[in-house]
Amino acid sequence: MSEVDAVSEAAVEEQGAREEGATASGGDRKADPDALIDVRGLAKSFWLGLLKTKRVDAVRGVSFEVRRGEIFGFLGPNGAGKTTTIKMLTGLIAPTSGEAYLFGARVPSPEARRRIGFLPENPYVYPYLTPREFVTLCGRLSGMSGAKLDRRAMEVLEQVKVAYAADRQVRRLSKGMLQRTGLAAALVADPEMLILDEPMSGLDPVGRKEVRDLIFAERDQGRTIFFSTHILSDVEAMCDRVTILREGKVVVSGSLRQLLRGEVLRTDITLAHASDALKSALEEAGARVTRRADVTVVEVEGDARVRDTLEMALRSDAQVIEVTPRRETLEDLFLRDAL
Ligand SMILES: Nc1ncnc2c1ncn2[C@@H]1O[C@H](COP(=O)(O)OP(=O)(O)OP(=O)(O)O)[C@@H](O)[C@H]1O
Repeated sequence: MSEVDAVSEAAVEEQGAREEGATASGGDRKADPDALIDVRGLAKSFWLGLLKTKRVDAVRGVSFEVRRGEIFGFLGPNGAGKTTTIKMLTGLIAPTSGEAYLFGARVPSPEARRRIGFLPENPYVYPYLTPREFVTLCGRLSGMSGAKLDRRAMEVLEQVKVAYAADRQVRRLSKGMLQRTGLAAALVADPEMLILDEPMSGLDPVGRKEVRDLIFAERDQGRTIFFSTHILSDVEAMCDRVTILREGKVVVSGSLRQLLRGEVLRTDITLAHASDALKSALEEAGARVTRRADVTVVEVEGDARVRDTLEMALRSDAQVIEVTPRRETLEDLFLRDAL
């Protein structure tokens, strides 16, 4: 869905959402001024089939907060309910129950919506527009105009490295360039917060790194970033805090530093020229020994075992290539908590 489609769909849905929300605990309320997103018990069910008899509970009572100035990761496997939550948050669809606040205002709030830049999943841009036209159009929809808008459109296209193709029709752009054009559109109105649904999808490793750097740069300029992904390493490399969703429910939420135990789980010692006798001796001493290409990797737990292994290796004339302490990763967290 393009930003343009998103905007028009939002206008239609917003009315419905407002009507549905009116009977609940509606209205704006006093909230923590640093909680730019406050989601409380949000749920969404879809009814499928001709007679609407089959119910899909896409989101089942999700709650979390995003604070000013942080990079917040919204993580979960395919089908976990990330996009559905983001659609409710941005006012594109109305929740079945629960409520969400943006900048302290109950969603849907046109004022709050104006303060966010939104990148939908797989942004669709009308193929005969150019990036410059599309980004300018999005700026106009946000109330910008004139030379200031022209300048800002080129500035954000430069930022996302699409300026060289600013006047090329979108249908001639690669998926990565299209994704960046979507990002430029999200940035054009200088929003306080970015809501990005899978911003790294479809990008090659260089493109992913560039988008990561861009997100860091935007945060350094004071923007708050909320992004969804199903890729653990993206979250680990970038986020201050994270909420992990599975089958429509929050399974883990908190700061990455708190969630990932800082202690060393094990140490990997990489050796060259390890003899068969050394390998057997290490295995007998309880180490896990694996051959990889022309090196041997020995996995041990505890400082005493590290020292013993190094001594044995040096005594047998093996060469120590690398000693790497392994700390817990998000993947370990997934396994630990059997998410
Ligand atoms: N409009 C809809 N009608 C019916 N079911 C839907 C609709 N939108 C989403 N769903 C279902 O709701 C569940 C959650 O989907 P959602 O797209 O929110 O997941 P997601 O975490 O964003 O996944 P992905 O990473 O694949 O985009 C899925 O089972 C999906 O099929």
